[in-house]
Amino acid sequence: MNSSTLAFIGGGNMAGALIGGLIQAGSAASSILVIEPQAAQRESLRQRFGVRVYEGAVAELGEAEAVVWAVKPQSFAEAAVACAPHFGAALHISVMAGVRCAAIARRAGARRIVRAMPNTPALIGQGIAGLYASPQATADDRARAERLLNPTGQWLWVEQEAQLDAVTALSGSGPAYVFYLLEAMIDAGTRMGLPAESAKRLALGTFSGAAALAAQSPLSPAQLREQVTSKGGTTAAALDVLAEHGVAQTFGAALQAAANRAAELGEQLN
Ligand SMILES: NC(=O)C1=CN([C@@H]2O[C@H](COP(=O)(O)OP(=O)(O)OC[C@H]3O[C@@H](n4cnc5c(N)ncnc54)[C@H](O)[C@@H]3O)[C@@H](O)[C@H]2O)C=CC1
Ligand SMILES: O=C(O)[C@@H]1CCC=N1
Repeated sequence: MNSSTLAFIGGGNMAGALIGGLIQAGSAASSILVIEPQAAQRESLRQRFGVRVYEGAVAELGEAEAVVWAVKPQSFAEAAVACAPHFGAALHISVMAGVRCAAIARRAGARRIVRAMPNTPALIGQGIAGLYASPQATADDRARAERLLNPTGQWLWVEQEAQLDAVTALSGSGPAYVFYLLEAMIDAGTRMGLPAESAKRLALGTFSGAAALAAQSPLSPAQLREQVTSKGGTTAAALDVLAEHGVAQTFGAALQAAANRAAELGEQLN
């Protein structure tokens, strides 16, 4: 038995990002196995990383020292029924939105559980993830989860499981809000007469530059915004329109809707 085997249940986007990171960081492809029903996904993982791929639950799952749940929350119940009989005393790490430790314990027979909420910049090693450990998880389990997430970017721990719903709403879904704003700014720039490629470069450069400035500056985002905003100038004209339309409140409501949905997904599976 290979005691360091890592088993992924689900071999989609998130699993691909995590596996790619592990391989780059020096994990042996032969120590990683993936259960993935879609043939094209299996073939892609096998070709890209050389990992062991299986269409459905197999006895080899019993080798796994850690199991990573990377199916959609809606597929978890079915996958757990198939895989649970094969698991040994593994650490279970889940990236599924909403699915609670209690449900993972009950349906997968897991005891030591770490939940992680990554985001898609993990695909290029620039993600940020929130992590939560169940009380039964050991310091070694936490370290193992950190090693899994390390190659995908940054991570931080939260103390309460419910806080993961806020992490999901903020940074898990967050890249979609950034892309939404990028789309809107590129469209507006193009409509005002810029070539689409130039509008895209300007918008992307603005996002990455502003994010880097906010990360490095001792000033708060509000102070940095004020630095851009000359009295009676162009920025003030734009921010007035955003305030008039309640954009900050709309963002608040949008994130709350995402957190509510995470809670709902969790309740459906308890
Ligand atoms: N996409 C994102 O931005 C993020 C996703 N997540 C979470 O990660 C999880 C996976 O998301 P993605 O990778 O984006 O989805 P995905 O759809 O790319 O991957 C899920 C994979 O699970 C496979 N699958 C379905 N039923 C299965 C079963 N019974 N056994 C084994 N595999 C099965 C599917 O064929 C698919 O390849 C979700 O629970 C999601 O909440 C977390 C953070 C960010
Ligand atoms: O939209 C979703 O449900 C997943 C979780 C966070 C990002 N994507």
